[in-house]
Amino acid sequence: MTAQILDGKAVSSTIKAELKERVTALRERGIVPGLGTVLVGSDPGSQWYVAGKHRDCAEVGIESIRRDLPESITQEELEAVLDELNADPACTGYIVQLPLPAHLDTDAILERVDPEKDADGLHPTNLGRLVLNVNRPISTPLPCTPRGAIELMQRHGIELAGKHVVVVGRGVTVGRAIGPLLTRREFNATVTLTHTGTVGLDDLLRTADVIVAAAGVPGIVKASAVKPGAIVLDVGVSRETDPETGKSRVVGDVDPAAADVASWISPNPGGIGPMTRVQLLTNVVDTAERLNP
Ligand SMILES: Nc1nc(=O)c2c([nH]1)NC[C@@H]1CN(c3ccc(C(=O)N[C@@H](CCC(=O)O)C(=O)O)cc3)C=[N+]21
Repeated sequence: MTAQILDGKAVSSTIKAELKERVTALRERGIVPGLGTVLVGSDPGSQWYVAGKHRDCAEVGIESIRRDLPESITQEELEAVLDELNADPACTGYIVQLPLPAHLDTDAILERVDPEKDADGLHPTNLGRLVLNVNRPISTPLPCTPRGAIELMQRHGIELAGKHVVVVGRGVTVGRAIGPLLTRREFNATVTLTHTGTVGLDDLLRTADVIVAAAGVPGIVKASAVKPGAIVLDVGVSRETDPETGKSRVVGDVDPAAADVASWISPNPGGIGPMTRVQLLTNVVDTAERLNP
């Protein structure tokens, strides 16, 4: 079997076109969504991601606000920047690019974000609401990678109800947040959360209808642990140097040979990354619409 491709690039283009229409409609009513980014330090990877977010905004008509700050910034100075964005009506949502330098308290920073402006969906209040609201529609920003990953499957006609999803990885941005989403009645999946400390990981993976590989460990999902016909989402983002070209490249968590066993697989790059980015825009537009019914 050769798996069909869950094409995140193509789906994200479609969604961007939909968002552009929604933004146009908002602008016609005098409402201008604006996404802020807060970047601390000069990590080339982070700079690249942030630049991508601003390109995405331009594409759909969202204004962008950029705060690039020195590595040496103090907790108090950074909190003051967040307070400014919280108060700025032109900024309808923003993100603090992670990871932050070690001398800063990431949890305290994420809590400082106005939950209404939390475009990443990572504020404790919004993560808490996600856990609490099982039956009511969610009216808060959702964590971008989990929501984007689900959208990628839905847009390919994949039905999640009744499926057993095995998640690999317990990070806040993906592993811990995707379970509460997938187990909502609207998706009705069953979720097992595993991580690098799980004993018997391969046996658990073989029971999965859907594998969400988000441990950040290259190759943690082996082809031999994928049930024939399973759906495989490769969420891992690790970097390695290509021995031939000497260039840095992204490697995922899934053994490439899994494509011979799975029914659907998300390429990496070109799968979850673009879906994460477009979900950020979706959160901004959703919030703008919700606050201006
Ligand atoms: N506050 C915050 N929010 C985030 O959402 C966040 C973050 N911090 N810190 C870092 C991670 C990583 N992340 C990615 C987003 C898009 C791609 C992406 O679009 N990648 C492309 C290209 C990859 C490449 O070639 O380098 C792809 O998968 O096709 C990747 C990774 C968001 N993150």
